[in-house]
Amino acid sequence: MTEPVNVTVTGAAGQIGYALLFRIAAGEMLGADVPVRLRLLEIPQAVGAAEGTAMELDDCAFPTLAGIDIFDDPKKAFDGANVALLVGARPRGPGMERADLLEANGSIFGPQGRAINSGAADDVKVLVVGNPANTNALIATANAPDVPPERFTAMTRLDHNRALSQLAARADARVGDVRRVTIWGNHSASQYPDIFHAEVAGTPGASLAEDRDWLENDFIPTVAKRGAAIIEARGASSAASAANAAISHVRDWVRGTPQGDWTSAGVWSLGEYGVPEGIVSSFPVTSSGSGWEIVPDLDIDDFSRARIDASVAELLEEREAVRSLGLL
Ligand SMILES: NC(=O)C1=CN([C@@H]2O[C@H](COP(=O)(O)OP(=O)(O)OC[C@H]3O[C@@H](n4cnc5c(N)ncnc54)[C@H](O)[C@@H]3O)[C@@H](O)[C@H]2O)C=CC1
Ligand SMILES: O=C([O-])CC(=O)C(=O)O
Repeated sequence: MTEPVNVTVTGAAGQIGYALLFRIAAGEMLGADVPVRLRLLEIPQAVGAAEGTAMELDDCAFPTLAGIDIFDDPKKAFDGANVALLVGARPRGPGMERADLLEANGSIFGPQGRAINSGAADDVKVLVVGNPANTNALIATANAPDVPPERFTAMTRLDHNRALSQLAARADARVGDVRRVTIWGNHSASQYPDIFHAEVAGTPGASLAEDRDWLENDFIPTVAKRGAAIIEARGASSAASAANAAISHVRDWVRGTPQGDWTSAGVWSLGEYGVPEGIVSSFPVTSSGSGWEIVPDLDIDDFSRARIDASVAELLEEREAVRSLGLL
């Protein structure tokens, strides 16, 4: 029998955790033929709630679920982890920007990075969901010197999916007809959803982008500020759509992206597209199943360049801020 894959999920008792765990256990992330062992991490006060979720997971009798363990100690939770989903962190409330969470949440990711460094499996793949996701991923990476930095990623797949959906609606097409959209930069209001290389049911994104008023005053802000709009409408931040994006990110990472398309992920920069080395920034990426590769050689015009640079500048500011807090 195939050895189960160890999947560590932090913040297991939170709202994203509740939307995520059942789908992982059902085989939607790693495949219907791949058994998973869940390792749930929570703070001590929320371990009881995580135990309740584990009872419900048992009650689903998923054939792919090989076991569930619950921890309040990161060292134990990440021991042997093949996939680690770092969700546990405070969400923002109305009127807050994600960067307002830097101090509250940044301190979570140093100890978790160290625990991954000392105990995770050699092939560990990490997705940071907790906000501010890019900079939390940077903190975790910096605390795991023995793990290759490209194994730490931050989630911009939800932004990517939001862009697909908005673009499909604009072109009166189906989401499945939209390809090659890119989210650049930070998972924040400064992100740049780029449609210049996209294609919607055969129509080049560049021709849709000719309507600059729609692009600048509708499409870009709608995608970039969607998280705040959800908080305003729901009274709580996105949960099911975030869980869905996390599953798609890991699935594409380990099973590969579709031919002729790409997705977006926050990955370690080596200086591609003029993004400085040593930050986790969103790029267009593909995977053949063994790791993310940044899509090379896209033409970046002045309009896109200015927006990418602005979001990257914010990432550099966040890096300075966590340095001055002693988190890097
Ligand atoms: N990257 C993205 O696209 C998105 C990111 N998020 C972020 O995901 C995070 C989680 O959101 P929700 O599930 O809605 O929040 P939530 O408040 O419902 O759940 C968070 C859970 O994390 C736990 N937790 C806190 N500190 C922890 C630690 N040190 N170790 C383990 N668990 C810990 C809490 O006890 C709680 O159960 C937030 O930071 C939110 O802003 C949310 C949506 C999209
Ligand atoms: O906006 C938030 O705080 C939650 C989030 O990251 C999103 O929905 O994209």
